[in-house]
Parts: sequence; C-alpha cells; structure tokens
Amino acid sequence: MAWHLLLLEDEASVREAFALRLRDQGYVVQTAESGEEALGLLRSFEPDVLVADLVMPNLSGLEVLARVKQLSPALPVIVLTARGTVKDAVEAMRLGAFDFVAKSIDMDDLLHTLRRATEFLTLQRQVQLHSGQDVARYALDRVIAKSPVTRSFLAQVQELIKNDRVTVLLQGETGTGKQYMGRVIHYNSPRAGRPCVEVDCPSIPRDLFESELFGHEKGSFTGATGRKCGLIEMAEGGTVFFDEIADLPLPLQAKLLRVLEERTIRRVGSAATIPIDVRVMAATNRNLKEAVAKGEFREDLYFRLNVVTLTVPPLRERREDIIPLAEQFLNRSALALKKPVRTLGESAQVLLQGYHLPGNVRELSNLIERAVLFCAGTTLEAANFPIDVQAAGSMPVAASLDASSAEADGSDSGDVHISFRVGAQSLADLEDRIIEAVLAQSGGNKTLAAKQLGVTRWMLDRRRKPRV
Ligand SMILES: Nc1ncnc2c1ncn2[C@@H]1O[C@H](COP(=O)(O)OP(=O)(O)OP(=O)(O)O)[C@@H](O)[C@H]1O
Repeated sequence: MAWHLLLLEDEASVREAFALRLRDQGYVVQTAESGEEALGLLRSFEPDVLVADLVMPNLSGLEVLARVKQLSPALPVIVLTARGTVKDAVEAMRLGAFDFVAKSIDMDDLLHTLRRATEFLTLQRQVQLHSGQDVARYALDRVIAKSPVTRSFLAQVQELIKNDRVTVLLQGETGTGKQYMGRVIHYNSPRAGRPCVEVDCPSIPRDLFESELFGHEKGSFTGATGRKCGLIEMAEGGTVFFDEIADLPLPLQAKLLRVLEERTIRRVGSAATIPIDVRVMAATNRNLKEAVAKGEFREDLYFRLNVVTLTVPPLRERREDIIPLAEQFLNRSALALKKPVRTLGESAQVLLQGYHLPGNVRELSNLIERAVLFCAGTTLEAANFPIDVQAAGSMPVAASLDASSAEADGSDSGDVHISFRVGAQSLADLEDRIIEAVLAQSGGNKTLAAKQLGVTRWMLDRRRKPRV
C-alpha cells in the first residue's frame, strides 16, 4: 500500500526536490505552497501524513499544525525546519506534532521519521481493526448478569461508560474478570473506536518500563537507536489499562501520578511535554491500602486511582451466573475444539453449582474447556470433570453411589448408579463415568478403584487418558 503525503513547502525548488525524492521512495505526494492551500487540499486529498515547513509567509507551519489538529486530530504532522529553535520544537510538540525534523539535502532524518510515522499508523490501524471486532465481543448486552450482584455491578459500569474521563480502579480476586470488565467499559464508551492499550505491569522488564510507557528520544540511553512512541501515547483518545498496578515500580508510580495530574507525558530524554487524552484504568487483586501501609505503593497515587473503585465480585457471590457462563464457555470451546458437545448435562450443572470455584471465572472457563476436550458425547456430564472437582463439589454426580450399603456390611464395596441417555451417550461415555464414580467413591485412591473395577492401576490410568 502506498502512503499518501501532503508536502507543504513555500520554496518551489525545495518543494520540487523533496517531492521527487519522496515519490522515488514510493510515496504518493501532493504538494501545497501555502498553509491556506494545504488546509483546502486536506478536504479533498486525505493524506496519511502531513509534512509542513515551519517558516512560511502568512500562515506559519505552527499555525497550520494547530488548525490541522482541530480538523483531523489523528493526522500525524511532521514539522520541517531549516533554522528552527528549541522553542519552536517544544511548541510544535506541545501542539501535537508527530515530530520536528531539520531540513537537509539528503533528507535522511525526514525519511526516517516518515518510516516511524507509517509504522505508527500501521500499528494504530491494527489496534483499531482489532477494536472493531471487540466492540461486538464486549457488548454490554452480552455480559452475563443473571445474579442481582452482577446486575448492580453493571449499573456502576454503565455510569463509567458514560463518564469516559473518570479514572477507574478495578479490584477483585484472581480470575473474577477485572480485565474483562475493563474492556467492557472501554468498548461501550465513546472511546471504543480508539485503542485500548493494556499494560501488564509484572511482565515489563523494570529497566525498560519508563521508555515502554512514555517513549524515548533517539540516544536517550544505550540501545535507543531511534525515537519511540510509548504505550500511553499509542492509546491517545482511548484507554490505558494497567493490569496488576501494585507491581508498578515506585519511581514509575511517581511518574504515572504526574500523568494523571497534568494529563501530559514526557518521553525519556526529552524536555517537551506532550498533551494526552486517555482514560486510565488499573486493576489489582492485592489490597492497595495494605500496600500503601507497607510503603510499597504511593498513597497519593492510590488516592488518584481510587476516584471510582469497582470490586468485581467472586463467582461464589453470584452463583446464578455460573450456569449461563458455563454454557457460553461450552459453546465457545466446542467450536474452537471442533467437538460435537452441545449441552451442559444435569449432573454437570449440579456439580458446578456445588463447587466453590476458587479461581473464579477463569477457573470455570478452563474447567469447561478441559471437560469439552474429554467429552466423547454431545452432553457434558459431571464425570467429564477432574476427580478433585467432583470430590470438592456437592457430589450428586450422575453416578450417585449408595454409600450406606458399603457402611452396613463393612466392606469397601458399594453400588454405583449410572443413568444412560440412549442415543445421546456412547458405551465409552458409560465406561468413563463408571470409572470416575468409582474413583470418587474411593476418595481418589486409584489403587483401590482399580481393584474394585477388576483392572490393574496401569490399565486404569491408561483408560482415563483422553480419547481424542
Ligand atoms: N462476565 C464474563 N463473561 C465472559 N467471560 C468472562 C467474564 N468474566 C471473565 N471472563 C473471562 O474469564 C477469564 C478471566 O478474566 P480476567 O482475565 O478478566 O480476570 P482477572 O480478574 O483480570 O484475572 P487476574 O487477576 O488473574 O489477572 C478471561 O478469559 C475472561 O474473558
């Protein structure tokens, strides 16, 4: 794809020489000799990048930049100058220029900056494309909210969707869906068409954190071979979501606080501040108040983040959501794994309702995926779930057992009652369920279960491996 440039330069000889070289490099170039002409052309020729000379009669490059940022805020503008001062450069960056480049005959700096601008646009378009799909995926009416607890949680979410500048702190146990809810807020808000950049605080190397977040100037540290745009800048107009914010190193906490207070960023190695318009969300499963008390988290940042705190409730407090969520995960997994599983059987429903799900929604999703993988029929039953889950659940699995008879005669044997749905289940399903039920009866003791089933331990293990 050829990138379209609008080159604004008042000196005819420079304009023609630059246009020629840029066309040689594969750019589609439209030229303008004055700011007025460039602003007029922007309406018909929609460039990907505007390259504007700084010093011109009538409208200066900075004045054009200021107007362009009102008309097309997303258009990257590169300001060119032969004799610009630091003051001009700072002003250009403050007005939202993509970069400020010295004019030179070889045009190396300009070509390098154009490459960065087009890389940035490619990335931005990928993010937007991605967000186009996510708007449907995270639509508010697709969020499962059968329980009153989730419904009142969603009422708070709706307020935050409307107020898209408010900083949000999402708290909750692991796997409750903090990140998921963050995306729901972003993709239903007026910011939905702009990027949602997620920063996984524990996984970014400490020494790179600052430049990842704020970007850097060429040569600002060893290895900074070019100028780099930071994650916060990439989210312009959208949302930055800090996952596991408690892991943000203390010196960066101070810098993030400044971003929240001043709504500007400064790239590493640069004196210029760049205005930013992003909503900040942060998530944690730690108690930030305790982290503040231990001196591990800045109190001022905690107060800044804590404008609105949402606590995503654990699944055990919204049990009505378990089955609809499980059904959603079943359909998703069956599709992804190309399995014919269609229904969540009665026994599986009872098991999931009785299981405490310490890992919350993530655990439920993983359990369903595993069970779908191991299910040979079209209905997911309790016996398809791991034995420890069956043991931890309330245990009225499809195969209920008559423990009283075993107790009465003092033997280690008992009856196992299995229901068999003709046409919906296979002999293999039946065998699986007998094995799982006997294992459950033996408290997970495989040697005892193998003895009761009349097979060797090795055969039992082999039989329990997935037949996929
Ligand atoms: N209401 C929901 N509907 C559908 N899927 C959900 C829902 N809530 C969470 N999930 C899914 O559950 C998984 C865990 O959610 P998420 O990663 O948001 O949890 P988290 O609270 O951020 O976890 P952690 O603290 O461990 O990072 C994800 O796959 C997510 O898509």
